[in-house]
Amino acid sequence: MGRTFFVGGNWKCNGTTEQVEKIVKTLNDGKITASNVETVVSPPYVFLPTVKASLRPEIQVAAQNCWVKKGGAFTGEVSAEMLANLGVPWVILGHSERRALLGESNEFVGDKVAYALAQGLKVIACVGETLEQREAGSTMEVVSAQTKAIADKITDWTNVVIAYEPVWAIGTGKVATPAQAQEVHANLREWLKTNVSPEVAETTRIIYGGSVTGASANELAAQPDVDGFLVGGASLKPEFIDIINAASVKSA
Ligand SMILES: O=C(CO)COP(=O)(O)O
Repeated sequence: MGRTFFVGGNWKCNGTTEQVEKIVKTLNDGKITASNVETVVSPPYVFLPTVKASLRPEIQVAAQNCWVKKGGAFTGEVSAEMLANLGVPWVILGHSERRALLGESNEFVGDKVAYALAQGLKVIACVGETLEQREAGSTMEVVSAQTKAIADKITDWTNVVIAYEPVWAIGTGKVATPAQAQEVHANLREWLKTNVSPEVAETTRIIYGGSVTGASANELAAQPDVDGFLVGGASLKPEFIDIINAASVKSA
C-alpha cells in the first residue's frame, strides 16, 4: 500500500482574525502522535499568508478555490499563479458547495484541476452525490462522471488527492457509515484502475468528507480504501487533532 494518510481541514467561509489566531494556537499546541500523516488546513484566502507563516511546519495550507486559467481581468478571482507565488502548496477544487451554489460544472472543475496542477499546485479534488442521486441508485454514475471530467484533462495524478464528500453528509451531522464510505472509495479506486491505470489506482489517496468528528474518525480510518479525511466543522475545533491522530489506525 504505502499511501500516506491525508487530513485536510476546510475552514470554509469562517473566521475572524481572533478566531484564526485561536485555531492556529490550538493546532500548534496540539499533540500529534501519528507519524504517518500529511496535514493541510484551508483558511479563507485573506488569512492564508498569516496562517501559513504562523503554523507549525508539519501542517501545510491549501486555498479553497482558484481561477480556471491565467489571471487577468477576472474581478474577484484569485489565480493559481498567485497561490504558487505565495508558496501555498495545495488547493481544494470542485467542492460541492461551489458546484451547487456557484454552478461549477464537471468540465469546469476538470479544467481548474488541470490548470492548477500545471502551475505546480497540488489539488484536493472533491466529488460526491446528493441524497436524491443516492436514493436513485446513481452514486457511482455521479462520482465516476465527476472523476472522468478530471481524468479527461490530466495525465499525472501524483499531486492529486480525491475527496469523496457525499453532499447529504456535509454539515448535516449525518456521517456516512464506514461501510458506505468504503464501498464508494473501493468503487472509485476500481474506476481509476480501469480508466486510468492500476498504478494510479494504487497510489492515489481517496479521502472521505462529511460530518467527520473526533468520535467517528477512527472507525472510518480503519477502512482499507479510506486514506484520510476532508473535515469541515470539526476542523475549527480542538478535536481536529484527534482526527489527525486517527492516522495511527493505519499503522496499528
Ligand atoms: O465539506 C466538508 C469538507 O470539505 C465537510 O464539512 P463538514 O465536516 O462540516 O460536514
